[in-house]
Amino acid sequence: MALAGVRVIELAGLAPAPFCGMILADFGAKVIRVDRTKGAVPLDTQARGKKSMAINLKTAEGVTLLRKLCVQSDVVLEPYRKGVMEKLGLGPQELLKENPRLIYARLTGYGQSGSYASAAGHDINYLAMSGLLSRLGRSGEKPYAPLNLLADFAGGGLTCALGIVLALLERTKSGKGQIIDASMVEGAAYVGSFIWKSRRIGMWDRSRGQNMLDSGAPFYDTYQTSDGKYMAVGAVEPQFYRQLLQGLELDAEQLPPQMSFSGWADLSRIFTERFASKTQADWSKVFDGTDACVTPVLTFDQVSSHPHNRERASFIKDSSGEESPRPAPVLSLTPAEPCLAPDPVIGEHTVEVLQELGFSSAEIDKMQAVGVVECNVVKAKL
Ligand SMILES: CCCCCCCCCCCC[C@H](C)C(=O)SCCNC(=O)CCNC(=O)[C@H](O)C(C)(C)COP(=O)(O)OP(=O)(O)OC[C@H]1O[C@@H](n2cnc3c(N)ncnc32)[C@H](O)[C@@H]1OP(=O)(O)O
Repeated sequence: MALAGVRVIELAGLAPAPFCGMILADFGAKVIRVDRTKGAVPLDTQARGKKSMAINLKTAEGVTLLRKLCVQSDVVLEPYRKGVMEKLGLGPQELLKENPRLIYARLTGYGQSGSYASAAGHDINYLAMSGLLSRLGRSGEKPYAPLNLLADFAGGGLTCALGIVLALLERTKSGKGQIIDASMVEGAAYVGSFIWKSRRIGMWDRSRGQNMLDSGAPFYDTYQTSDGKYMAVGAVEPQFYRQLLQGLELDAEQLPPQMSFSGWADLSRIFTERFASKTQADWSKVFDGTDACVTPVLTFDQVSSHPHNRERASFIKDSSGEESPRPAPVLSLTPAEPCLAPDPVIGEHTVEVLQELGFSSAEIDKMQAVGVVECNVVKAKL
């Protein structure tokens, strides 16, 4: 796999850093997640392929141990509030002094500088600060955050993974590591570059929810079908729009022009009525194989059995039968090989990692006895 041989220390976080770590693990990196001790609650639902080591960082020995682990690795991924790692004496300056090849990724909401740098926050706050949230939502309604996808995952975990891969690539030339300051505000804003840069062509001149791609246009929206399901319509270009009308059995001559704002409310009403006349399966039959850009809105239950997704094996099942998306993109030479074994329990690999670091069984027992580390065994892997 592309990242084979890369060792990553992921400090346990909430959602974005775990996603970043999972991407790296899916593509072959050895990712060791450092968890808390004392019966920490396992919150990482994106732990595929990772190892878990539980260290108490409120002990000096625990900090020394983490330092040792970090300086012997390629990447450190930390999701804490600004200054937390420095307080532990594990800031990037210190660690890079010991290991100049280290890539030190800091994944935060507001970045390492600026007056909000130390403030708590979540996806919705970062999205708000990026400007994007102000553009999301239907006409006349308040802004709407589309789950926590944009800041946490697109602008956060995924962008940070890109930064790490870029730094790894660069290191092959300079031999040097570097610090990655991944701010979810900036990552989300960057993901939204199209919105920023297409303002000059008038794409966003109208208010929220009244433009072509923000649910303002009738040809770029969802419609309910007679069985309470939905179809998604994305018939933007005139040649594809014509096919939409054909499928709906509508005569263009009898309708307002596609691109006239004043006709959009009428068109939307007509499309709504039409879509309500057949089931999702019926409409799928009508539009499958055409260029009308109309697809069923699949639920999680439907998605893997849809013929297209099934043919590409786009979804995988792990050994417990849990379904999830296959890592993307697909690399022809070194594709990801996602681990299908159950996620690690907290501290499952503490002993294994300590042994790799050269600690003896007696030393490991002692560290466990005084609460520096926690070693847990999986109870039921039957
Ligand atoms: C009952 C319900 C519980 C909730 C269930 C949650 C289920 C999951 C849901 C996911 C929701 C996802 C939401 C929508 C998100 O947006 S997640 C993104 C959140 N934001 C970020 O990640 C940005 C960067 N991080 C942060 O800003 C902050 O970490 C935070 C998220 C606001 C949390 O702040 P806070 O809890 O005060 O922690 P921090 O200031 O980062 O300090 C962490 C402290 O923990 C300590 N720590 C760490 N590891 C260990 C360890 N192994 N052993 C002992 N201690 C440990 C650190 O040393 C630090 O301690 P201290 O410096 O405070 O004394």
